[in-house]
Formats: sequence, C-alpha cells, structure tokens
Amino acid sequence: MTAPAPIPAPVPTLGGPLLEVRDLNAYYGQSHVLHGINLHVNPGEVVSLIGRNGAGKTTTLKSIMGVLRSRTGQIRFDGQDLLRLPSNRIAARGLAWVPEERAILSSLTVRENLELPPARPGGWSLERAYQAFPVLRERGHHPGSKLSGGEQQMLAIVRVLRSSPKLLLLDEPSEGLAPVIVQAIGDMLQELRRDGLSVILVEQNLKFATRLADRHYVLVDGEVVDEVARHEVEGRRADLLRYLSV
Ligand SMILES: Nc1ncnc2c1ncn2[C@@H]1O[C@H](COP(=O)(O)OP(=O)(O)OP(=O)(O)O)[C@@H](O)[C@H]1O
Repeated sequence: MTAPAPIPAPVPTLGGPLLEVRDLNAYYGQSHVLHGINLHVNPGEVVSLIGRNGAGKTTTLKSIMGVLRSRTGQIRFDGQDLLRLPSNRIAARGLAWVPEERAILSSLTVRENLELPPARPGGWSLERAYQAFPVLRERGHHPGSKLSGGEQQMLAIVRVLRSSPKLLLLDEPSEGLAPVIVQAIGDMLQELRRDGLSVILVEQNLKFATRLADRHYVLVDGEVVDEVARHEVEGRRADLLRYLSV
C-alpha cells in the first residue's frame, strides 16, 4: 500500500487573506450573540471553528453569508466588504454554505438536485461528483428525502461545489454520521484541500477537524478565545478537548 501524498501547506500570498472578519457582533433580536469575532482565512487554507453547543459557530457562518443580517463589524472577502450585500450576492461572489441541516431539495431526485442550478465554469461536473461519491450515481433517481444522513451530506456538499466556490463554509459535516461515511467525506475534503479550495469548517469532532484544518479558532460565548495552528495541535490536544467538553 502506498502512503497518501503529503498535503502541501497553503501558499502564503502577498495579496492578504481571502476572508477577513473584524470585530463581528451579531444579534438575534435583542440577544447579542457574537462579541467582536476576529478571524481570517488565507487562500487555500482550511480553518476550523470549534467550541461547545451555543458558542456561536453557526451564527458566525450565517453572519458571513448574510443570512443573519443583524450584525456589525467588517467582513471582507477578496478585497470587498460583504456586510451590506444580500445573501444571494454574497453567494455570487464565490462563498458557498452547507448548513447543518443539509439544504437539499427533498422532493427532487439526487440527479435533479445536482443539476439545479447548472454547473458554473470550473465547478464540479456530474461525473466528478459521482466519482467522489459513487453512491450518488446509484441513488440518482431516488428523492432526496429517501437518502440516509450520510448520502444527504455528500449530496449537499457536491451540490455547492458545482458552483465553483472560492470559499466553502461547512457546518458540522460529520455530525451524526457513521465512521465510514465520516472517513469518505474527510477524504473528499482532503482532495479539495489539495486542489487549493479555502474552507471554514465548523466542527465538534476534534479528530475530524484536526485531520483537515490548518488552523483552529476556539469560540466560547460568542468570542474567539484561542487559536491553534496545525503544528501546535499535538502539544495542545488537552486544551482543545477541554474547550469542547461539557
Ligand atoms: N434563531 C435564534 N434566535 C435566538 N437565539 C439563537 C438563534 N439561533 C441561535 N441562537 C443562540 O445564539 C447562540 C449561538 O448559537 P449558535 O447556533 O451560533 O451556536 P453553535 O456554536 O453553532 O452551536 P450549535 O452546535 O449548538 O449550533 C446560542 O446561545 C443560541 O441559543
């Protein structure tokens, strides 16, 4: 058996980060949930947001995507401020979000889900999607509602890759899935990483997150309280586990 190819480190660019979030505050009505989040994602980097339930990970993704509009601060992507753009224009700039609830169209078949909307230039072809997850070809005529949780997650991810995003936002892709499916999704994300796609990965599964991410931001009560780089993970594993334990 040959050893897997080493994953190249992301190439630092002179152009600065792809995404830069500064002093992000977010609100649900009167409830102030994010308290000055600062984070960035460099081109080709996989960054994780980790933290307990309710720490603000999903709210950070929703704020970046403009799905939650009640927010202040700065969100710069590819040099442009996203704060005032509606979510469809944010998506059109190359950000793709796969929410925790795996937004697929449950009444449409797998194939219809993949074909709607049509692939953009540089996006994944149907063939590439089927090569990554052959089960999607086998289930091509099944409605989304009849898929297992793992199949839904695979479909949700490859569906957004059809639009050729520059930054992929994944919310707990491993949650509730069997180890073999988590492994398959992790392998596919490694492939995307090798291709240079930038990713923000929200995770509570530390093993999954540390396998993939170059850096980890730890969120507690709507604030980033720590940042751990890949090379620091081994020495700081106890801290990371403590941040996640209830
Ligand atoms: N729609 C909402 N209305 C009001 N408060 C909300 C809403 N969604 C989330 N919250 C609150 O905002 C805070 C942050 O929640 P968020 O979902 O971002 O956390 P999380 O870190 O993603 O955790 P989880 O894994 O549980 O989703 C929590 O206190 C949560 O109760």
